Amino acid sequence: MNILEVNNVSKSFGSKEVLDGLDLSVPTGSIFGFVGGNGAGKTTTMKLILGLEETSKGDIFVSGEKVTFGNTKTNRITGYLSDVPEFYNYMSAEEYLSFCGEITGLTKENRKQKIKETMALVGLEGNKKRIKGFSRGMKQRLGIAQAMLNDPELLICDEPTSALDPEGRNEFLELLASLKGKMTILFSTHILGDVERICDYVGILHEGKLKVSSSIEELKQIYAKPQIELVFDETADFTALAAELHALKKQESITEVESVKGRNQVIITYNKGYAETAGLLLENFKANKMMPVSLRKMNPSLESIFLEVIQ
Ligand SMILES: Nc1ncnc2c1ncn2[C@@H]1O[C@H](COP(=O)(O)OP(=O)(O)OP(=O)(O)O)[C@@H](O)[C@H]1O
Repeated sequence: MNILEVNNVSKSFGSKEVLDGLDLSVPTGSIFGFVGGNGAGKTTTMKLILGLEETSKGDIFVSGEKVTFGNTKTNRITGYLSDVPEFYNYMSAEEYLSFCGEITGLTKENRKQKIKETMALVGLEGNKKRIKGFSRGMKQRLGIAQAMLNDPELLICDEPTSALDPEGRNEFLELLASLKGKMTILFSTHILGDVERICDYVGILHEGKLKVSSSIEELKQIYAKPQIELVFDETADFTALAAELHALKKQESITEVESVKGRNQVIITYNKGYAETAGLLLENFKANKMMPVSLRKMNPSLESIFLEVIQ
C-alpha cells in the first residue's frame, strides 16, 4: 500500500520544464529519501504534493485521495517542514506552536496537551527560551513539531539537514528515525549519507524524471560491483606491485585492477566468490613478499550508485 502516488506529473514554469512525466510511489510507513542535485525539482514536487503549485499534467494521490491545487483537503493528513522555515523570533516554542495550533483549528483544550506531547517528542520539553536564541538544530526540531501538530500520516521535509552542523544533523536524523512507525516520512536531500543512515527507500530525481526508485538494499544489490580494496604501506614498490596485480588479471576471477598511486591503494574488481579471490590475492602477495596493510571487501555506497545513475 502506498500513501503517496505521483502519476505521470509534469510541471513547467513558463517555457522551462522542471518535471517531465514524474512517477513516484511512497510505501506507507517508510522513510523515503528523495534525492536529486540542485535544481532537480525536489521542492517543486513537494509543493505539488501539498497543492501549493498546480501540475501542468498528471495526478497526485495522498492516501487514495486526489490532491487539488489550492486548499487541498489532503493536507489534513500531511505535515510539512519547508527548506527555510520562518518563525516569529520573539515567541517561545510553546507560544509559536499554540499560535500554529490556533490557526489550524486545534481546540484550546486539545492544544495544550498536544503541544506538551509534541515538544517532548522533539526534545524541546520545558524549553522557555525565545526562538531568537535557538540554534539551527533547535529550529528544525521546532519546525518538525509544528508539522506534527495535526498528527500527519505523511510528513514531508524539504532538505531538513542541509543547514545543520554534523552534531545538529545527527540529532535531527535520530529524531526522524524515531518517528518511524508513527507516520510515513518523505524527505528530500542531497546528502546521501543521511539517506543511507535512516531511509528504507530511495528515489533519485534527475532531468525531471525518477531515474531509480527502490529499497536501499535492492538498489545496492543491483549496483553492487564485487570489489576489494587493498592498501599498502609507503615503502611498497608501487610500480612492481601494479605490474604484479595486472598480471593477476589473467586469472579468471579478477576483471579490473585500479591503482590509486598517491594513496598506495588498489581496487580489485572480481567476478567469483570473495573468499576465493581474497585467497588468490593473499597467496600471490605472500609469494612476492608484498603484504598489504589492509584488505577490505567493499560495499557499494549510495554516492557511487547516484553518480552511476545520473551519468
Ligand atoms: N516559481 C518558480 N518560477 C520559475 N522557476 C521556478 C519556480 N520554482 C522553481 N523554479 C525552477 O525550477 C527548477 C527546480 O527547482 P526546485 O526548487 O524544485 O529544485 P530542487 O531540487 O528543490 O533544488 P535545490 O536542491 O537547489 O533546492 C529550478 O531551475 C528553479 O529555478
